Amino acid sequence: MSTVEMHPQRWGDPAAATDLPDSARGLVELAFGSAEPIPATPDMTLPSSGLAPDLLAGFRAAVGDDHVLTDDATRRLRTRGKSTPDLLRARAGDLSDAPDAVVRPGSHDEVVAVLAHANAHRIAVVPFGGGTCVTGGLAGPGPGRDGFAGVVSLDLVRMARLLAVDPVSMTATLEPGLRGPDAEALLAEHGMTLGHFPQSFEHASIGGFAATRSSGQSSAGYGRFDAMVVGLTAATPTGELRLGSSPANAAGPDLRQLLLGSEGAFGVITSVTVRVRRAPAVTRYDGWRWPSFGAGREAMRALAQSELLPTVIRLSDETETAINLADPEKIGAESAGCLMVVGHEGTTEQVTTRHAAVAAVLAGLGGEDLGEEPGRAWAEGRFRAPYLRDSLLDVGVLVETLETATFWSDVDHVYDEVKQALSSHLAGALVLCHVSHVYETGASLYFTVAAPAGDDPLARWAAAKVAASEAMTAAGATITHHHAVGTDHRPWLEREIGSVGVRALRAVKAELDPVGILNPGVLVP
Ligand SMILES: Cc1cc2nc3c(=O)[nH]c(=O)nc-3n(C[C@H](O)[C@H](O)[C@H](O)COP(=O)(O)OP(=O)(O)OC[C@H]3O[C@@H](n4cnc5c(N)ncnc54)[C@H](O)[C@@H]3O)c2cc1C
Repeated sequence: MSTVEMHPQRWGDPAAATDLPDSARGLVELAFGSAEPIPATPDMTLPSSGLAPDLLAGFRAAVGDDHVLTDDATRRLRTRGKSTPDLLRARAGDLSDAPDAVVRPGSHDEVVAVLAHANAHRIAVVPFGGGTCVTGGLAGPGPGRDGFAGVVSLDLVRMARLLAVDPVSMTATLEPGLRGPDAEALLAEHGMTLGHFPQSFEHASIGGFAATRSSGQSSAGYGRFDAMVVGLTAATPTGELRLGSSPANAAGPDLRQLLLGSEGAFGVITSVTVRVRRAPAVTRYDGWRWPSFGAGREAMRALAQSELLPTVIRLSDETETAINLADPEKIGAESAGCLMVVGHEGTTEQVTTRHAAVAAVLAGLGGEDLGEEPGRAWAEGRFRAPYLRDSLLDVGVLVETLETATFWSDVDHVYDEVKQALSSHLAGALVLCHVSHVYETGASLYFTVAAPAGDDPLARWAAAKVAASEAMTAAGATITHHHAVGTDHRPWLEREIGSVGVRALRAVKAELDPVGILNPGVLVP
């Protein structure tokens, strides 16, 4: 498989890192004046690996000598994820919570053996898929190690096989370490697709998708990742779970849901069986312009509630539309309204029929058909945006994203409250938003914030994040629609699921992981 290691201080493939394009530099100066660049130190000072030799030997016995790594370069690449605070710490050379070792099992049985050894010696285990987490879910116990004998990053990179394909039932069983593109390539050999394309697709893994209940850009057509999972296996310190023996059942509560979204805190997902679809013969993405964000949202609701959702549907608010289309000379010109991208995938006949039906509804509601060019531009550039975040950090602009979801009747209110919270806690910020995922009953709002980084960007962002999280939960919206809980959202989880919900999570954790070695500090309040 073609796994490219990400840059330790930036998003993505190191070869694809770029300087800020000149056109964007002009925009930045107009919006924020001249900011102080945020340097990235080339120094790499990691605490030395603190695991005693006999403890390392136990892991070597489980997975083989070659797959227990303690060198600084490997441990650095398994330190935290890719949120903006993670990137700021990495730029500052803060690697204080690097794991003591990176352990790479090659099979379910090796994961079982690793967990048995870690459990016996109270060594914390942080499952690591693609490392694209943005909620502090890979943080691990810090420098004091909180009473653990050490911390290992359980890197699932070697478990990257397509284990089985059932073309009759249209399911496939995949190992957790497969990255998005590799999973799609293996399925393509069978004429199949998963249809899961989050913006982190190029680096995120199958196990990570399951462990965080990820949602991709084609969720309207293919569904969220958790909705695709028909079965899974997981290893826990107290035994294994093998779930999903039928397409549907009434055999009590659905225990798959205990592992989906469990973020490594209840067990290690060692395979998932997913529902797959036939690879589309045709894809078509169009742009539509709406006079306002509200008008576009009403159109989305109309489609969702008449079972006419396309494969992809997303809508940028006025600010995001203006920034995306902006060229500095046109700033202040007539409003571009709000851009919606509408995509259809399937056979020629399916795409033709659905395109016509959806276009008729959108035109009838006052949308302006912009043709395929904006849709094509979105499809071509959709995995490039995260690289721009690093280029903006380079020139002193803090950029971060957050997301939520709510019912249609509350979308307006949640949008206003979160936008207001971000603007008032981050002086000089530009707040952009788009509707990223749509359901019959509601939608997800995805905010992007850009602001001058100032002297202490970590503190500036922390204050804004608290304000936005308070605003979301006070308005009754979820703390996260698809980024998961990690450590960052944990303080707000009880507000969402209540104290009984928290006690239930703690009881599950106590049963599956009584010593508490699995991803301590993540998910469970
Ligand atoms: C630029 C960018 C864009 C993003 N876009 C999206 C998006 O469009 N949609 C979306 O849903 N998310 C998005 N994310 C968030 C992130 O990519 C997802 O949460 C993704 O599912 C994480 O997958 P991963 O393989 O990188 O997991 P990791 O980051 O490695 O791990 C995530 C969590 O799951 C645990 N974990 C990983 N593998 C396993 C396993 N096999 N068993 C048990 N626990 C495990 C980890 O311990 C950690 O707590 C984005 C992130 C970035 C940086």
